[in-house]
Amino acid sequence: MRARDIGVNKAGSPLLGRVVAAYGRHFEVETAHTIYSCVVRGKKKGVVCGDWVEMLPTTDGQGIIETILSRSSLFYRSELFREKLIAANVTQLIFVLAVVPTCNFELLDRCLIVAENQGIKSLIILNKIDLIGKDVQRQVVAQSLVFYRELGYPVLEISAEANAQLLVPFLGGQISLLAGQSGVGKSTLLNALIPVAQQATAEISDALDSGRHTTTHVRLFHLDTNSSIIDSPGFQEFGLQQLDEESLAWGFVEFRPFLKQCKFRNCRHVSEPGCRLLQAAQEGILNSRRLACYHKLMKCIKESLPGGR
Ligand SMILES: Nc1nc2c(ncn2[C@@H]2O[C@H](COP(=O)(O)OP(=O)(O)OP(=O)(O)O)[C@@H](O)[C@H]2O)c(=O)[nH]1
Ligand SMILES: [Zn+2]
Repeated sequence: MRARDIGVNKAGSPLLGRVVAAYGRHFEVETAHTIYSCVVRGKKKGVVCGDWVEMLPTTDGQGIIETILSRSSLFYRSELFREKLIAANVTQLIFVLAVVPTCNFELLDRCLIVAENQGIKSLIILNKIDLIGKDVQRQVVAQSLVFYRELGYPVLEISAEANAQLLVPFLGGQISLLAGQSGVGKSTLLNALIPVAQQATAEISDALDSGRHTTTHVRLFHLDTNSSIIDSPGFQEFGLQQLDEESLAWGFVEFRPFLKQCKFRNCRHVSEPGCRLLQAAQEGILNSRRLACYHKLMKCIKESLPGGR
């Protein structure tokens, strides 16, 4: 859906809009002409930034979300007793890693798995490249990322403070979700690309009196009429309770050629005889860290263990 299609203006009929910010039970919904501050009708749950909705205006600038339209994707995490919806209708995950804090590759893997299962393409960014001093450190970080490049994920090395514009060619026509650990520079990147974002973040922090200009809510910003970026708070934990074992294995792109070749159709790729995946790992065709990650995540899902890191 494009921006110019937003809005149905018959008197009394609901307006079509997009949720551009989610603050707990309050949402900002953007229609063709204005932004409404909305709540959700009744006890309906699950409205999320990026959703297309039908809303009824009430008093000045306020409204009620009546219906959530069907989504092309839903990016969310799920721990044992808690489901955290992050963004809807995203077409591209931009996972941001940085030279500091230390890269959390398992968090990256978890997000890639969810993206793969939602049909969302992924781009990996290594930020703060300006902090890499000598060749040794650069090589260590770069080597870790070679692996993801070989899997087919684009990897971009940037400095959000110096050359954020390198990201622009990847953004056209996309609804991109910025995700990653706290402090990797997601907001710095967003502010460099969309300067009005900075003001919005500062205003929210002031309104909440949080004193820190760190992202606390999910919010969508327009880059142009066809492209937007959604900023989300950094997370340490990212549970995958929403996935079954098959979807989990599917999320590891390099496993796919082997998945149907195991001796047993219901192979879980742990210790079964004739498991093609285990064999491929022994032969060095599959990366053992990723296989170990798969086993760990499978255990978490099966035993309903907390999200982990
Ligand atoms: N040297 C350097 N520092 C950077 C760069 N990008 C961001 N930083 C710094 O890293 C710190 C964290 O940046 P943020 O943009 O707030 O990080 P974030 O990922 O949005 O963090 P949360 O809002 O907590 O999720 C800030 O002090 C930035 O100035 C960069 O390219 N180079
Ligand atoms: Zn197997």
